[in-house]
Amino acid sequence: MHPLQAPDITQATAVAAVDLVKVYGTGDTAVRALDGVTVGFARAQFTAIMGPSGSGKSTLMHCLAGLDTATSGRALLGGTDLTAQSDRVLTKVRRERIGFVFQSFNLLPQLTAEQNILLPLELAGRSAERGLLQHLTESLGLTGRLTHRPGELSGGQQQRVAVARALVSRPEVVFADEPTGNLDSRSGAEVLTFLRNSVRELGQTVVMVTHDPGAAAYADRVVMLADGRIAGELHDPDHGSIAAALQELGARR
Ligand SMILES: Nc1ncnc2c1ncn2[C@@H]1O[C@H](COP(=O)(O)OP(=O)(O)OP(=O)(O)O)[C@@H](O)[C@H]1O
Repeated sequence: MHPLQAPDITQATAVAAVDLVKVYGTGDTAVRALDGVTVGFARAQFTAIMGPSGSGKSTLMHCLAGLDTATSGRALLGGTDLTAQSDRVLTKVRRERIGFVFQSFNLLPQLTAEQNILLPLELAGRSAERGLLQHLTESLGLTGRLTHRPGELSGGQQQRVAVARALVSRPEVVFADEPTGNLDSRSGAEVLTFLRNSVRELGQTVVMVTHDPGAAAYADRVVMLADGRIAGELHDPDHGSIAAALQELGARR
């Protein structure tokens, strides 16, 4: 595992944390979930964030996505420091500049697949880029499913709808939180392959939190967290190098 280089924050950086600290609670019960994290995520790259349970993966993602506020430091999305924004601005940033894929799909049950996919764009008062909705639905194998409601779809299909929803607005970054956690291995592989292709073919930036070395092996880079700090990174990882790095982290603790 390589030590992480301090990031040069340039035009090529989609999102970055700079000396990010997050403390939950106060006094004796305070938990330092992030303890000075500095890391950059390059545009058009697929990065996985890994680390032991409680190492701060979700907290980092939530701070970078404007879902949680940091205690100190900066969370930068493009040129915007999210830590300096009001709730109203953060809501707009999440809606217009970020795509989300959650473990539990988070589709609205009363809307069809197509309505779910287009909802964030509608809320932002925008329409889909020409041809993109068709490209996404075709490549995700959803063409015959667009009029179905989530209850009429399998878990894999629901997650593919969620992926289309995250990508259709061409966000600056897609954050995926354990996107394959509720899927069988075949459906999980389909979702991961598609995310990887979206990076290669559409230039999408994807940051994914996962516990699964097999899922992380689809990424271009793996960033390891331990005890709220960056513990190292891997480039062009495979299952074996990721498993070895996790084992090394476990042995260090
Ligand atoms: N809302 C909260 N209130 C208090 N403590 C919290 C809160 N959220 C997270 N924590 C604590 O912060 C630390 C980091 O949690 P976080 O969920 O970011 O870790 P994680 O690496 O995503 O864990 P897991 O892999 O188990 O999901 C943990 O000690 C956790 O208990």
